[in-house]
Amino acid sequence: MSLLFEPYTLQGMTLKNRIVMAPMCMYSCEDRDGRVTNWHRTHYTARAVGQVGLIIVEASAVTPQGRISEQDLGIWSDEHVDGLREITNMMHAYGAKAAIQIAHAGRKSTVEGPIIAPSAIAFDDSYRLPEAMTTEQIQETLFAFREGARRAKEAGFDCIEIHGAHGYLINEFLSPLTNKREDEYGGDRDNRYRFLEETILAVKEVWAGPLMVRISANEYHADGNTLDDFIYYSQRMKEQGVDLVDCSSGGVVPASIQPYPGYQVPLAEAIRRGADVPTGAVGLITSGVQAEEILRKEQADLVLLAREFLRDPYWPRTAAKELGVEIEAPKQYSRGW
Ligand SMILES: Cc1cc2nc3c(=O)[nH]c(=O)nc-3n(C[C@H](O)[C@H](O)[C@H](O)COP(=O)(O)O)c2cc1C
Repeated sequence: MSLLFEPYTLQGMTLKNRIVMAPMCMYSCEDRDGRVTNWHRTHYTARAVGQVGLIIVEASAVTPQGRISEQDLGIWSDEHVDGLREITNMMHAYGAKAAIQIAHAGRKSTVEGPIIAPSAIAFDDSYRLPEAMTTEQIQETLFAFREGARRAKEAGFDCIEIHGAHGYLINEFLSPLTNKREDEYGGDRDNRYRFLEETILAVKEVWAGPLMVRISANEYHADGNTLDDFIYYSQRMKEQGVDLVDCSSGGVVPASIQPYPGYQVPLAEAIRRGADVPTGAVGLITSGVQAEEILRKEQADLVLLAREFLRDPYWPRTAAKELGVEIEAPKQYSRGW
């Protein structure tokens, strides 16, 4: 029997298989208002029809200035809830569980207006200089994460993922490369963890369901966090009740590595073993055999694919064929699945 197609339960949420569509910005909001469009309805529903176990809706900004681009989805206003509920309803109608990634881009925001970060250091010459956040701005942003989580609940999501990766705001607090603060949010790793710790606490004020955090578990820089630091942060997250750590990498400094198949899987494995917490593996996972092997070797608990789902919305069917597993067809496709 294939593990990939075995159900998996994460804090009361049972997935029909261990296949996850990773969050991917679709840059498809039409009026810079962060609202769901027909593109989102079609894109997410198609992957639910394609039998994905869990779909993580793209990075959705908890404040307007927390967007990466002005075409990003938003979850900063109650006006976003109805559109998001439409897509959760459609994902549920076709058997997928629905997660949403709540995010703040920090110094990597390209939207108009001031941008914020733990310290006033620009990402590179093409980015603007951020303002170092005041304590008041930290409190406002934590509240924005809380409100984002409340709206995710109102919109019917089964699971929330906090975006702590790719050099965006939370990652900027975690990394010694971007956090030069001298208050309680900067300095040693407990202090650098504080903003994520308080984000998790803020989310948990309104959200009791499954919670995942995406991290960049390799910063590809000698002075950045080490894998040991990420094992430590993952232990802290587990103590706080985070259910799964989604292990990505990079984004704190401009890219310096050439990805290869499964390049981030060892990070998921090291964190799973080191912190004894469920992990998700992501990054150039494209075949059923490869995904099955990750689960068999207990390197991760869930397998996330991003770009492969752009190429093949019905990838679970492709993987099932590859592994010789029969999976049920949507009833509309029963004659030609
Ligand atoms: C178009 C695009 C948009 C992405 N947007 C997000 C995002 O919103 N949040 C995030 O954490 N990662 C994002 N990613 C990264 C993916 O989730 C994934 O980690 C990465 O593409 C590696 O997986 P893959 O090789 O299966 O594509 C994005 C990737 C792509 C290609």
